[in-house]
Amino acid sequence: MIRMGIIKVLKTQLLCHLIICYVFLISGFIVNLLQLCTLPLWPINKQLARKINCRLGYSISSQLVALLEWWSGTECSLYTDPESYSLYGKENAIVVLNHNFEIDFMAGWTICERFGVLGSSKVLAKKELSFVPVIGWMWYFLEIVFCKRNWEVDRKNVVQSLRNLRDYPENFWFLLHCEGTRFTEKKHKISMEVAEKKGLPKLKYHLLPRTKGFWMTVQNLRGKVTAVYDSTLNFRNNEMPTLLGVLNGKKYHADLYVRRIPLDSVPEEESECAAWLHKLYQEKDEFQEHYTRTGRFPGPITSPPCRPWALLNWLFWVCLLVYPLFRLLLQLLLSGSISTVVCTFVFCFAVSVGIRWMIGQTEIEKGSNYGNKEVQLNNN
Ligand SMILES: CCCCC/C=C\C/C=C\CCCCCCCC(=O)SCCNC(=O)CCNC(=O)[C@H](O)C(C)(C)COP(=O)(O)OP(=O)(O)OC[C@H]1O[C@@H](n2cnc3c(N)ncnc32)[C@H](O)[C@@H]1OP(=O)(O)O
Ligand SMILES: CCCCCCCCCCCCCCCCCC(=O)OC[C@@H](O)COP(=O)(O)O
Repeated sequence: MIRMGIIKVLKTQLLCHLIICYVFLISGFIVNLLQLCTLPLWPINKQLARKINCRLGYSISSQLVALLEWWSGTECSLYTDPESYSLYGKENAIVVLNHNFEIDFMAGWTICERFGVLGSSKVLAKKELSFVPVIGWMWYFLEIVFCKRNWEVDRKNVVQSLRNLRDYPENFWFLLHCEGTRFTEKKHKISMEVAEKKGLPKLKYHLLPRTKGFWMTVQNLRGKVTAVYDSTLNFRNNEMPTLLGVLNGKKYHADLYVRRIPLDSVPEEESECAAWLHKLYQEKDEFQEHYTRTGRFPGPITSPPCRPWALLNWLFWVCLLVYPLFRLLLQLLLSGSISTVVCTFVFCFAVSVGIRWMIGQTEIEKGSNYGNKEVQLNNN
């Protein structure tokens, strides 16, 4: 009991956070560098280069999974039917997920890890994320599809990036947050005004989905991808988890509801496909309503087994990097030179600010204005 208390307090200590962040950053830069080294391989053996990059990418993203699973002890329950369960990880799929939480990407990655598709998982992500050190740079080599959330610009680039995935050598899940931005009350209100104008039923728990990205993805990955995984994520007890909470060792419980829908049943024609997606979001809204009322999703519940690889990868980097860090810091601080000591402190401070900025990328209150003004634009 006392030991548990000490561990809990330890997890809230700034020094622990600095060490975790330091390991993440340095290992991330090393992996980014190794990814850069694979560039000459691409024209010679593209498939091999892709496979190597999947494993290198895994080494970065699995650290955040390890943080969630092992450091914070967060649990993930999956509501799905057993028939579909047996196909997860064995086919390519488009994942349609609600976008309400700051750590929904970590919960998504955790499920990917449990089904063995973490290294190869893909997403249609906003362009701004490609500039985030370590993760954004890693994504460039993993052929993540970036969009500017401006259809005129995106229609060409996104189609090309999607087509590139048609001969991808590993099974992948392609994540789409069709709402295009994270849920806020203001964005919800505006998007429901758009829904009203378009004569669409109102949604209570979701923003009105943007349909073009979904249509483009379905159109270009048809034949490569066999199913849409309609996924709805919630955290128990109305928690709104944060990355800082996870870093502080706070335990959450994620509930994920996944429905497997064969891709053949998604219409090909654009307006029919858009109508299909709007209907899907109305159903997703009903599942959320069910969850709010009963505290669970419909169907059987499972906990896909947690694998040790994310933790082992993390421990590997900790063992490799922590000792040299302490030695270097000690050497610098004991150098006897005031300017060296000052520079060391300034450098550490700058790195901490950088890390805080990266964490800020996950925070809803620092989110974009996308979805806040469309109605005014349409009215002009
Ligand atoms: C099973 C477990 C999970 C597994 C996880 C798997 C993989 C994990 C992998 C990685 C994890 C990392 C996660 C990182 C997450 C990062 C996610 C993001 O960055 S989300 C943001 C980027 N993505 C998207 O935006 C996708 C959805 N968007 C679209 O599809 C858009 O259509 C677009 C292609 C981006 C184009 O954008 P644009 O703004 O130009 O949109 P539209 O043309 O659609 O907009 C005009 C259209 O919309 C109507 N409108 C106006 N205002 C609104 C409003 N507020 N809400 C809704 N609609 C609005 C407007 O009237 C126009 O209508 P119409 O089309 O009829 O003319
Ligand atoms: C072991 C790990 C140590 C942790 C150290 C800190 C690392 C910080 C990691 C930062 C990771 C950044 C990845 C960002 C993924 C965030 C995805 C996201 O949710 O983006 C928001 C967009 O979808 C929509 O944007 P908005 O329009 O809502 O704005």
